[in-house]
This record gives sequence, C-alpha cells and structure tokens, in this order.
Amino acid sequence: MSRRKACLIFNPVAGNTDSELELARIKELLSSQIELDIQFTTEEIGADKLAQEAVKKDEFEIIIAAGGDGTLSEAAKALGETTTPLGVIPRGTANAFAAALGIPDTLDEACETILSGKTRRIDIGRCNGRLMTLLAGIGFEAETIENASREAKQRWGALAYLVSGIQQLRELELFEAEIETDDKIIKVSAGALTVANAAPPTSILAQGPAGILYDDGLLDITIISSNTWASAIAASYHLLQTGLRGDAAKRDDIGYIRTKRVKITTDPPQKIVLDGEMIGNTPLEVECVPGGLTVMVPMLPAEKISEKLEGLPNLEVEDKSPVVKNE
Ligand SMILES: Nc1ncnc2c1ncn2[C@@H]1O[C@H](COP(=O)(O)OP(=O)(O)OP(=O)(O)O)[C@@H](O)[C@H]1O
Repeated sequence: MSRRKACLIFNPVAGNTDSELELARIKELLSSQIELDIQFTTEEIGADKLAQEAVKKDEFEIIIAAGGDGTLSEAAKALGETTTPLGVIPRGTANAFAAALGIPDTLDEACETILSGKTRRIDIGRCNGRLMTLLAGIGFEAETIENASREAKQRWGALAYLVSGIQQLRELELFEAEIETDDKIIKVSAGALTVANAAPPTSILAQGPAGILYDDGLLDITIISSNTWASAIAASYHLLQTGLRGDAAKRDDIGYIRTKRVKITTDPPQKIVLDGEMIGNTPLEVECVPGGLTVMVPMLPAEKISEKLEGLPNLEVEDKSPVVKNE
C-alpha cells in the first residue's frame, strides 16, 4: 500500500516538553503509513505561511500541525475554505483547539486520530476580516489574555489565565453593548461577551448555552452582566460547572443567543481577543462560515468514551452480545 503524503508543520518551541523527543515519537508513529515532509516554524515564518505554501504545492493529502494553540490556529486559518484536511497534534499549555473538537491531547492518541483517516467538516467564523476557529471575546476575556504573559504561562501553564482572570475580576466594569443579529437588536450592560464557533469547557465565558456545536452553521453568544466582584465569581463558577456538565447556564446575569451573524458595538470601545490574540477594539462583526474547515477527528468524540478497562489487574471480559442464528 502506498503511503499518504503529508506536510508536518512543527513548532520546536511549543509547550514545556522536549521537542526533539516529541518529533521522534511523531515520526515513529506516523511514518509507516504517512510520508512526512517536515517544516519547522520560526519566529519569522509561522504555521500560516508554511501551511499556505504546502497547499500551493498541491502534493499533500493532509497538512498536520504540531504545536500550541497559536500554531494550530494559524495552520487552521490557512486551510480555511480549502478542502485539504488538517491533522492536529496539540503540544501547548492549554490545548483549547483540540479540546473544543474532541481531539485527544496525548501525542500517541493524536497520531492515532490522524492514522484513522476520519475527516469532518467544521464551521469557522469570519471576524472583522480575519478567520476565527474558536471564539472572539470582549471585556473580561480580552483583558485576561492580555495580562497573562508568556513568562507567566511558562511558569504556571493554564493557571496563569486563572490568576490573571481573578486580578481582572477585581477591576470589573460594565460597558453598554448593542448586539445586532439577523432578527434582533439587543441592548444590554455587560462585563463580558463571547462569540463562539467552538469552545472547550475551560473557556468558561463561552459556556452560556448547553453545548457549543461546531458544525451547526451558527455562532453561540454568551453575555455576562455580573456587576460586582462576588457575583462575577459566582457566575464564573456556575459556568465552569454547567460547562463541564453540558448544561445551559441558569443565572439572571448570564444570557445566550444563537445566530448566523452578529455585529456588536460597545460604549466605551472594548478590546477584542480573537482565538487568544488581541486584534483591536470594538465594533466586532462575526459571521459563521459553515463547513469552512476539514479536520481529522477521532471516530468517537473523546468525551463520549465512557468505558475504560485496559490496565486493570486480572482483567477478563466476556462478550455477551447475542448470537444471531440463521435458521
Ligand atoms: N522556532 C521558533 N523560535 C521561536 N519562536 C517560535 C518558533 N516557532 C514559532 N514560534 C512562536 O511560537 C508562538 C506560537 O506558540 P504556540 O502557540 O505553538 O505554543 P505555546 O505558546 O507554547 O502554546 P500555548 O499557546 O498553548 O501556551 C508564535 O508566537 C511563534 O512566533
């Protein structure tokens, strides 16, 4: 059987792990079935440029990105609105992109997902003229991201966002927002607004609705209007719980709507963070691009796997499925 050809885009500085060992393991796992052309990102040449060049060459069946959320999201955006599938190997601190799509975050399982060859078309968003894979946030989320420095992230990992978030909550100030969808205009005082195409449960500010579907052609907007530090903490905790359970939020200071496109203006103007990167100030316009990205995903979403027995001592499993007789 001939091997498939893939371009592997690898960020050698992502995460806090030994990247040489990781690259060797990826090659070991994939190369029996996939011929890899390995390209390293540099400070100057990002995953977006490498992915665009790979698409242009027109010789790869898959483009695989191995790195943190920055690398994965850049590669995804370069493949947006093409049919080339993206293989995802998460190697960062938070790995929100993989978590949002149910892609496992261990190297071995992520490579297994790529080898399984199952692809799925997912939505992407178009946000103020740029492509969006996960979400855009204004208010609280934007300030949190800006304040979580790379140094803090390296020292504390995902905790850095939490610490920065709590600092930010102390300075909570509401702003006036006008949210215009195809069929409504909503005016509201808000502390945080999140427009999500897809989001992992850890993106708590996006967890208003019960489950954020990444292939329904719609965006999920969560509005948080807590006006005191105590109520903002209670709202965040509620969202963490409901998000993990897959339930909808049930507090008066949390609202959510679903729409194909949205325009948000605020007074005063607020910073916008798009997929973890500051991109400027409001107004914010987002539109869903249904099926805009093809991704290699596991056969079953990871969260649906509810059984694990392997590894238990003296394990014996009897298959009791009924025998079908041909009479
Ligand atoms: N060879 C390189 N040397 C230095 N910086 C690089 C190199 N390749 C990519 N980068 C930088 O790495 C950043 C992207 O990092 P990425 O998101 O992949 O990992 P991370 O920051 O460790 O993960 P996370 O975002 O989960 O913390 C970009 O800012 C890019 O400029």
